[in-house]
Amino acid sequence: MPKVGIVGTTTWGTTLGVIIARRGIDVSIWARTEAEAATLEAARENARFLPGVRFPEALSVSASPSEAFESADLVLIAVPSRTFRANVRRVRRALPPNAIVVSATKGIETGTGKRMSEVLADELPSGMHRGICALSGPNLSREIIGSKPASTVIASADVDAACTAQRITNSNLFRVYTNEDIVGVEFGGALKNIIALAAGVCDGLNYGDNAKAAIITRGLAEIGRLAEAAGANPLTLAGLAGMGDLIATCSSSLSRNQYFGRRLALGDSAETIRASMDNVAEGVDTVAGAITVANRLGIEMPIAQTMHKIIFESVPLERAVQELMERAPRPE
Ligand SMILES: NC(=O)c1ccc[n+]([C@@H]2O[C@H](COP(=O)([O-])OP(=O)(O)OC[C@H]3O[C@@H](n4cnc5c(N)ncnc54)[C@H](O)[C@@H]3O)[C@@H](O)[C@H]2O)c1
Ligand SMILES: O=P(O)(O)OC[C@H](O)CO
Repeated sequence: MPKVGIVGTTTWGTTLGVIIARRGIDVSIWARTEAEAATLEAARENARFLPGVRFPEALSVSASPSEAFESADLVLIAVPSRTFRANVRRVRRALPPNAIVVSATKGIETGTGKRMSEVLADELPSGMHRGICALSGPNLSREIIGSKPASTVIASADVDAACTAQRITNSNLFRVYTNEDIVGVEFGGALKNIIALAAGVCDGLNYGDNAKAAIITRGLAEIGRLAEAAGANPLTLAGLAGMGDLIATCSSSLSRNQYFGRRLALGDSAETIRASMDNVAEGVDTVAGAITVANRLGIEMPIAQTMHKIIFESVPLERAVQELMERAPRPE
């Protein structure tokens, strides 16, 4: 039987841990403090993020990285992108050298513009793991933890690592596909969050379904443009980690990114919304990194640039939308 370690007592980290442990596979989640590990173990649930969801017997929580990752075959990292690198640094010495390390985080690092697998490659030299993968797809955790069927993608240039990770995580409720195009899969998952912010703004302003469809479709165009320029296969963006996740996130009321966008449209400032949310809205942290990459590659990302103006440049929302619509007409 394989053993799985998880970094992140987050909604997604806990969800992945619970669904894998429900199949009788040993899962150990690493918590950042002894107090948190003790609380989670005593309650046998993550009352902060998934109240009422009982931990299966095969799931344990430990604040000791060496205990949590001892003999792990697979380590899933599901933390906000802004703390991804710091988390890897805290646990890396405890990772078994034959473990496959999978980023389940969707984001681009601010400052460097790096995808999470690039951060992993920076922090984990090749002798420290058996392969690096990324997991991404239309995966709203509330549905998955409620045993509703879902699909995802595990991507890696290392096909053997992706197939092993697929075998461990796949089930009749969580169908896992593999893909060799980790660049496309990671950009799809990270950039859709920015488009979901814009979809939320669109809903909050009551712009209607035509505008929303335009946001999703032109959003996919700019995601594809950037990903392709960075070396992705454009077909990846038509798959689960591209179009699939874009549809789920832009249309579901469960999406935190879309919620953040709706609040912006209602007049709340980004700081106020962030302070009021216990959950992460990754699009907010990803927009600067996306623009860094877009500038480096000479790619236009009008929707991402509009969201950057609204969130970070204090441009009034209506003016930013107006500027988006008044750009020079062009062929599709
Ligand atoms: N929640 C989902 O439905 C879902 C689905 C797929 C992917 N993701 C991705 O997973 C990543 C994490 O999102 P989430 O929704 O699980 O987070 P979340 O909103 O549930 O939790 C974020 C909070 O978790 C806490 N936390 C616990 N352990 C942590 C650790 N080791 N490092 C840092 N913070 C820790 C922090 O307080 C942090 O603010 C994001 O990149 C997100 O895009 C989430
Ligand atoms: O709630 P969101 O907006 O972070 O989206 C969650 C998942 O990424 C959807 O696939």
